[in-house]
Amino acid sequence: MAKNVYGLDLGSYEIKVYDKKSDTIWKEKNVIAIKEDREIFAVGDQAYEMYEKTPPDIQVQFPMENGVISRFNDMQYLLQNLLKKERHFARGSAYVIAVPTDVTEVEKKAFFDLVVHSTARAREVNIVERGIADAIGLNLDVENTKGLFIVNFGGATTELSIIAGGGLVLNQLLKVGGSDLDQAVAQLVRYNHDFLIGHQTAETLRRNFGVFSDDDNAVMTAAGRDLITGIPQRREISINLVRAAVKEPLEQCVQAIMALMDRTPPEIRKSIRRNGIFLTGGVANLPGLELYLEEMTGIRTHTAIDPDICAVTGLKNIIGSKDLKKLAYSMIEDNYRWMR
Ligand SMILES: Nc1ncnc2c1ncn2[C@@H]1O[C@H](COP(=O)(O)OP(=O)(O)OP(=O)(O)O)[C@@H](O)[C@H]1O
Repeated sequence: MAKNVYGLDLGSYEIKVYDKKSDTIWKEKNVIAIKEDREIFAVGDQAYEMYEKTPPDIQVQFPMENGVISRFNDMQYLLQNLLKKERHFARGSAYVIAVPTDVTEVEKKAFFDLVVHSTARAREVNIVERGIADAIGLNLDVENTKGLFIVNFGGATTELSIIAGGGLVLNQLLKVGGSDLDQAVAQLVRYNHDFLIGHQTAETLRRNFGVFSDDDNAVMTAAGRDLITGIPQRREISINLVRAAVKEPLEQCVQAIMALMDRTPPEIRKSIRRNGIFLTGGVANLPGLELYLEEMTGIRTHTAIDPDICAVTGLKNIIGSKDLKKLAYSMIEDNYRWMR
């Protein structure tokens, strides 16, 4: 089978893949289910369906933690399995991978090794900083910009990137993402109602309530377990409780945005104020987040059209353009930045 080119954006919550041959982007949950510590039971969306619902001999695990690969073998197996599910998968293909910047070189190299040292026998592997991939996905002029601020609100992390003159000027990876919002919701429901809800139920509440837009009387019914009687039941949860829970993690992100702006050189800061902040990542789908950030930071804010696939769309554009290809680099070339 002829060789293919893949763009990979490996997130802690979801893997996004661009397949050049079919010119498609697809995504699957970054989850693996393992039986009795050795047998792979399910991968991707199928494994996520089983999350918090499995018997004790099946463990459902996320191979990435806080934006980096924490279980290398599981991650490698999961990725190969998902790619093989696609009809176009061919050994010896080329890969362009989006990686976080504010991590150690060893953590960054793990993304590279994932496909280099695998049965996929990659022909060529290049990496791109995720902030740059996001900017390209937003159709922004990375090469000539005097100042861009990209905020990628992901499942486990929020990555802040400041770009000017064709490269990253400042970058910060916050360990706050959608799952922290969900955890805060589950904790507050437990504390206020003695009611235990799962991670997925908390995520559904956070996604389905208009946290920034619904009125104060809005309520939703959630399934859980009464902690006093131990009986499973459904209870009404008010929007105010969800609002109170997500307030602190969101404020943490705002503070980090403002702190990074303070560290930015004045000329670049001026351009950012003119161009605004660009929101990407799955949590950016939350209606009203854009306005909330605008009010909190005093900087105009824009959300990408499909924020969760913005970085992988950038990879697609990089793969398809001779001009943009130079933004990707190999980690084994002599001129790889950290070796110089
Ligand atoms: N419509 C939506 N409304 C609110 N939140 C959403 C929506 N769609 C996705 N999300 C949230 O987005 C998060 C996943 O975003 P994304 O796919 O960008 O993360 P990731 O890249 O896997 O993680 P990370 O970048 O932290 O490694 C999840 O927390 C999910 O609940």
